[in-house]
Amino acid sequence: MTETVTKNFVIDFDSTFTSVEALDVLGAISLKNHPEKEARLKKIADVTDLAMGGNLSFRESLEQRLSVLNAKKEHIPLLIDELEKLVSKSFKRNKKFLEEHADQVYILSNGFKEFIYPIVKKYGIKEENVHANTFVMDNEGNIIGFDKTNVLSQSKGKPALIESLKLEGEIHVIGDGYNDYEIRKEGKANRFYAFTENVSREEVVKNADHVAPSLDEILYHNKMEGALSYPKNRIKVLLLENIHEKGVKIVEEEGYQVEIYPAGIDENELCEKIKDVSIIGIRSKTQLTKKVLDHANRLMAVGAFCIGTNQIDLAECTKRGIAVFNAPFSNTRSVVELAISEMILLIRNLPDKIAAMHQGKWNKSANNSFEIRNKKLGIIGYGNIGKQLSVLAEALGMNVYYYDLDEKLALGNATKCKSLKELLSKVDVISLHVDGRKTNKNIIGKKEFGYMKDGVIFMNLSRGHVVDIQELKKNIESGKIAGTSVDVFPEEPLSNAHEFVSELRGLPNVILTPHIGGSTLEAQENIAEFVPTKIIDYINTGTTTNSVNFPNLTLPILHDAHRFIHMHHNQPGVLAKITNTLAKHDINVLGQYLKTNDTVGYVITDISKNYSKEAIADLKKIEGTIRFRVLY
Ligand SMILES: NC(=O)c1ccc[n+]([C@@H]2O[C@H](COP(=O)([O-])OP(=O)(O)OC[C@H]3O[C@@H](n4cnc5c(N)ncnc54)[C@H](O)[C@@H]3O)[C@@H](O)[C@H]2O)c1
Ligand SMILES: O=C(O)CC[C@@H](O)C(=O)O
Repeated sequence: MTETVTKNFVIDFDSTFTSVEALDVLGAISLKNHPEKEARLKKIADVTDLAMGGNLSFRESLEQRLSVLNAKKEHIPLLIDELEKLVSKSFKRNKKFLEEHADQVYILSNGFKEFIYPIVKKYGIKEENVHANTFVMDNEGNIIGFDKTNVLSQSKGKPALIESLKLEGEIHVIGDGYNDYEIRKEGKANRFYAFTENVSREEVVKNADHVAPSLDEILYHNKMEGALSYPKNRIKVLLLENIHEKGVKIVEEEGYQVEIYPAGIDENELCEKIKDVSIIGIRSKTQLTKKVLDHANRLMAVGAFCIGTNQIDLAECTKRGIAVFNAPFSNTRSVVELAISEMILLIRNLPDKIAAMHQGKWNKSANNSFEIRNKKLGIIGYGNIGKQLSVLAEALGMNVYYYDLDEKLALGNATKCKSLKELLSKVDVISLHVDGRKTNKNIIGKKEFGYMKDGVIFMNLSRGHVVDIQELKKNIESGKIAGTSVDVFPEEPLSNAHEFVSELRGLPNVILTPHIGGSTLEAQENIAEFVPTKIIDYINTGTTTNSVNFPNLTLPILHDAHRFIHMHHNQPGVLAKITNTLAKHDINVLGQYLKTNDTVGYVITDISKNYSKEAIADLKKIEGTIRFRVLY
C-alpha cells in the first residue's frame, strides 16, 4: 500500500498571492497629496526590488520603506480594498482549492498581518496559518515602525519561522522573491516554486526547482485534487501571419504560452512547429494540410483570422476533433470599400492615367472615362460581402444584378439572375465574391469571358483559383475587358520578402493589390478580438458558437459541476451509450446537450459529483469517439 504524504503549501503574499507589492499600493494611498509623492514612490519600488533580488537585507529595506511611507492606521482599510481587487488571477481561480486545503495552506510574508489576513481569510486561509510582521503605531495612529522581535523582520526570517512551525509532511514554497527561495536554500523546504505570474526575477527563477507561471501549474504538477484539468500556461499557441497585437494580448492574458511569427510558413517547417501546439492562429497564407495535421499531436483549435477557410483541410480537422473558428464578417466592410473605390478608378481609366503622370505624360481627356451612376453592377456570390456591396453600390446609383448558387433575398432594388450566363451578358461591371470551395476553380474561364459585354470592368477580390488567369490575360490584351482589379491570386507569396510573380503584371488599366481587401486596421483589430474570444470560450466552456466545422452549441458557464465533452462520428446509438456508461458508473447528470452535423455529433454532459478514472476510460472507449475532454 502506498502512503500519501501530506503536502504543505507555504505561500508568499506580495506579488504572489496578490499581483502587486502591498507597500507600493500603501504608498500610493498615504502619499496621495504629498509634494514628494513621485520621488518617494520610486524609492519604495527601488528598495523593494533590491531586497527581492537578494541585494539588500530585508530589515534595512523595511525600515527604509516605512520611513518614506507616511502611512497611518486609517489607510489600512483603503489598502485592503485595493489589494482585494489585485489578488493574482490564478489564486482567484483556485479559491475552492485553497478553501478545501485550509489545513495545509500557509501564508508566510515579510509584509504585515494587519492587511494580509483580512484578504486571505476570504480564501479560507486560517488566521493561525498567516505569519507576517506587525506594525508599530503611535497614539495618533501613525505607522512608525514594526515589531522588531518578530523573526520575520529579520534576515533569513522565513527559514527560521518555518523551522519553528515543525510542520509534518513535505513543505512546498511558492514565491517570487529571493527570501522565499532562502527557505529551500536553508534546507527547510522540499521544493521551491518560482511564481512568475506577476514578476519574474532572474536570481529567483535560476534557483527554483520548478518555474510556475500560475498556481494552476503547481496544483497540476502535484496532481492535487481540485486542480484545473490542465493549466493554461501549458497550452501553447502559435500565431502566424502578423496577427494584430490585440489578439496576441487576449491569448496572453488568458495565461497561454504564445509564440508569434510575422509571415506564413511552408508545409515542412509547419510540420515541425505544430507538434506541441494546442491552438494555431493563421490567415490566408498558411496551408493546414492533412500532412501538417498528421504532425499536430496536441491541436485542439484553429483560428482563421480572416473569412476564408479554404486554406484549411476542414474535413481532416473534424475527423481529429479539432474545432475551427473564423471571423465571418469582421473585414466585410473593408473589402466592399475597396471594391467600390476600384470600380470608380477603373471605369475612369485612372490606373493608366496615374502611371502616365508619373512618367511626365499629361493626358487631359474624357475618353474612356465614365461615371458608375446608372451602370449595371453584376455581383457573383451574394453572401455577406456581395450583399453589402449591393447596398452601397445602389446608394451610388448603380443598378445591381446578382447571381448565387443558393436562394438569396434581393436587397433594395437588386435583381436576381437565374444563371451566371445571364448575369455576365447583362452587366457593365462584374465583381466576384464567391467563397473558396474547391469546386469554384476556374468558374470564370474562356466560356464565361465570352459571355461578357465588350468594354466590361472585371474585379476579383474573392479567391485566386476561381478565375482562369491565362484567359483573363487574353481578354485584357484583346481589349474586351476595359479595366481589371485583382486582389487574390492562384499563387501568392508567403511573405513580403518574396517576389510577386504573375502574368497580369504590366497589363493596361489593371489594378493589382497584395490580397489586402480585408487589410484595414479596423478590420484586423475586429478580427483579432473576435477569433480568440471564440476559441477561449470553446476551451473554457466547450461552446462551439461560430465554429466552421463543429455543430454549433452555446453552453452555460458551469458552477459546482464537472463537464464532459464528447465528440463522435455521427452514427446511431452513441448518445445512448454515453448515457448507459454514465449510469453504470453511478454518475448523476445535471444537464445534457447534443448537436450533430452531417459528419459529427457533439455531446456535453454536466455532472454533479466526482467521477472515477474508470468512467473516463469507458467513455473514451465508446465506439465512434473522436475526442473526449473533461472540463473542471
Ligand atoms: N480579398 C480579401 O482580402 C478578402 C477579404 C475577405 C473575404 N474574402 C473572400 O471573399 C469571398 C466572399 O466572402 P463572404 O464573406 O461574402 O462569403 P460568404 O460565404 O458570406 O458568401 C459567399 C457566397 O458565394 C456563393 N457562392 C459560392 N460559390 C458560388 C458560385 N460558384 N456561384 C455563385 N455563387 C456562389 C455562396 O452561396 C455564398 O452566398 C470569400 O472567398 C472570402 O474568402 C476576400
Ligand atoms: O488577411 C488575410 O490573409 C485574408 C483576408 C481574406 O482573404 C479573408 O478571407 O478574410
